[in-house]
Amino acid sequence: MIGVVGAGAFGTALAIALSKTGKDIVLWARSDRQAHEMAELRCNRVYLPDAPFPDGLRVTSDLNEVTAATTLLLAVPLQHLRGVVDLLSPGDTPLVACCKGIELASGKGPTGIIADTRRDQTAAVLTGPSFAADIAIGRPTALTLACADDTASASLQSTLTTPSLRLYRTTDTIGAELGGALKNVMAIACGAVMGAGLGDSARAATLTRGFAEMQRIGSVFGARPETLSGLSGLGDLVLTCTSELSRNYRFGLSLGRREAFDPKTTVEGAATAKAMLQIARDANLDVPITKTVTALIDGDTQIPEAIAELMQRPLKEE
Ligand SMILES: NC(=O)C1=CN([C@@H]2O[C@H](COP(=O)(O)OP(=O)(O)OC[C@H]3O[C@@H](n4cnc5c(N)ncnc54)[C@H](O)[C@@H]3O)[C@@H](O)[C@H]2O)C=CC1
Ligand SMILES: O=C(CO)COP(=O)(O)O
Repeated sequence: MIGVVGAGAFGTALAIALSKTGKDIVLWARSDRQAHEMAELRCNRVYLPDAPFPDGLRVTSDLNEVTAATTLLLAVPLQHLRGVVDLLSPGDTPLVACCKGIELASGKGPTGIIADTRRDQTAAVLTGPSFAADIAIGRPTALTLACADDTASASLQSTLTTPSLRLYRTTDTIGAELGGALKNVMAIACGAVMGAGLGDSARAATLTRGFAEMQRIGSVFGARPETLSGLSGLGDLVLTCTSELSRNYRFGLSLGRREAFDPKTTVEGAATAKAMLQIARDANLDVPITKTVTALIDGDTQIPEAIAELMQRPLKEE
């Protein structure tokens, strides 16, 4: 049995995709009301109303029901991952974090957060270019499964691959996590550029220099270049910086247009930009786009000043 902890868009989509293969899947929602509603309607009305649940997909709000799982997917926003891990009884079930970001309080990514309290438990991360809505209706999608232990990784890869969800594996958890976290920051930047009406050329420049910033950060923290140029890095960067289906991109659009944005929407890049800026300061790293995104979110700058500052930086080699 596979347990999916978190019945938001991503957890629900993964539960549906895996359940379609006939596997025994239990989806855990933290509220009784949501679990009951999903069980009754056989869909997640709030997050994925157009994706009916396969008959075999079970729904619960009782964490005990997922304790027998042989694999646990943790699909909650990154800033809540630590709290969710703490709710689970310790054991030897592999924990697969399905979230993207850097924790503000610790500067850690998903596997680092899990290792803080579950050092002996296998920790992996599932990341890459995929909108929940696409996965839920069975559109073809390719993702990265990162786990330091290659034997566990190969087993998880085969367990979680479906005819429409193709997983590539890597032992480079740092690269996969950094790619997934930082692409959201760059998506906010690209959204802001488009929202301010600066045009497609400016967005392409932001995306490309954003990727250069990701590579600079990655090289300092030991990420492999091929991971950053793979699905979890460049792949997800391209998707998120160019599609209005992305919440990070839409948040950026609202910043660029100076419009309000629903604070209840999950926007992982906002906290991650702050966390990354702190890490970069400590490591004496130059991260101009991350710094600009943080300043825009905090209201410390506006687009015209931010662009002028970026354009007037000292000239250098590419
Ligand atoms: N939505 C998407 O298309 C994709 C999302 N992701 C990642 O998946 C992660 C989760 O995002 P979504 O499912 O999209 O978010 P969401 O906003 O759709 O749902 C978040 C879920 O987490 C639950 N949650 C929030 N705080 C919690 C807490 N303290 N304890 C337990 N549960 C809590 C909420 O009840 C909700 O069910 C994020 O890191 C996101 O980057 C990754 C790929 C695609
Ligand atoms: O991570 C995603 C696509 O791979 C989803 O992006 P958003 O969180 O910006 O919606």
